[in-house]
Amino acid sequence: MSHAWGYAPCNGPDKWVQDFPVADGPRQSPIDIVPSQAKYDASLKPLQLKYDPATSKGILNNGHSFQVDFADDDDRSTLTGGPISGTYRLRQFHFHWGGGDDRGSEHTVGGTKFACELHLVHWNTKYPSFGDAASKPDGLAVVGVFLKIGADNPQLQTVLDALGSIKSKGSQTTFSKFDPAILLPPSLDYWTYDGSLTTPPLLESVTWIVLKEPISVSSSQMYKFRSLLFTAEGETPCCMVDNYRPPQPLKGRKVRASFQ
Ligand SMILES: OSc1ccc(O)cc1O
Ligand SMILES: [Zn+2]
Repeated sequence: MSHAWGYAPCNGPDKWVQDFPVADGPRQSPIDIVPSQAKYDASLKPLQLKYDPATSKGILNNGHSFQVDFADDDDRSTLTGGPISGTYRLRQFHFHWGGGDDRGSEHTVGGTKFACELHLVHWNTKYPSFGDAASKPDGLAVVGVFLKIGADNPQLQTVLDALGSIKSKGSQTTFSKFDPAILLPPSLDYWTYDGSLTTPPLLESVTWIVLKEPISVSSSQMYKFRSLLFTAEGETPCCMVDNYRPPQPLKGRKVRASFQ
């Protein structure tokens, strides 16, 4: 693939292996989660997500998704408990979504796709930085939350209202005093497995923590996600849709459940 990776037929998930051979590795993400195959593990601890709204910094269209970045120079916003040991700091969150309500999530549950999936990205503070952690097998922990088509979700609105300012690739704006905990469902029951980033460089450094309970999103709210562009100002506009990687082979991995 001579040009940058993306989600089009010419540079999409099936082509990534050309520049990123780990795409065919043993612990790639996402996966299809089959609930009947996920074994309850009583040793799994409850998730502890403690976020300080003062750590939210800005919102950026990176040309593949949009992300909200957080100050991660101290332990004000952290993930502890769950399947991980130690303290992981919140770095950013971003989403993946479809061009229609019938698709868009990266993980699937018994083959079911959701319209959208939120990823809250955390890095292990046993390492000096996010960049260092991202190359270690226990370096990252990503909490995945499904967004299911239904009622309008007011908790999403501040994020969606900011998208008008970051329409094109490379645009960003300040995004302060935001508490990502408002995006979480009431239950923190989860599935967990060892996986990877779902975008290049596809590093196999992620402990995935996928919440069983989705949050809602309305069809009209989904249109706001789809109003973003993959392209920069001055380029032929291309709507940012279908920015999801499909499920990858499990290759013998076990998925554990924190609930019975
Ligand atoms: O999509 S999963 C994911 C996780 C961490 C990251 O830095 C980027 C990612 O795309
Ligand atoms: Zn993601």
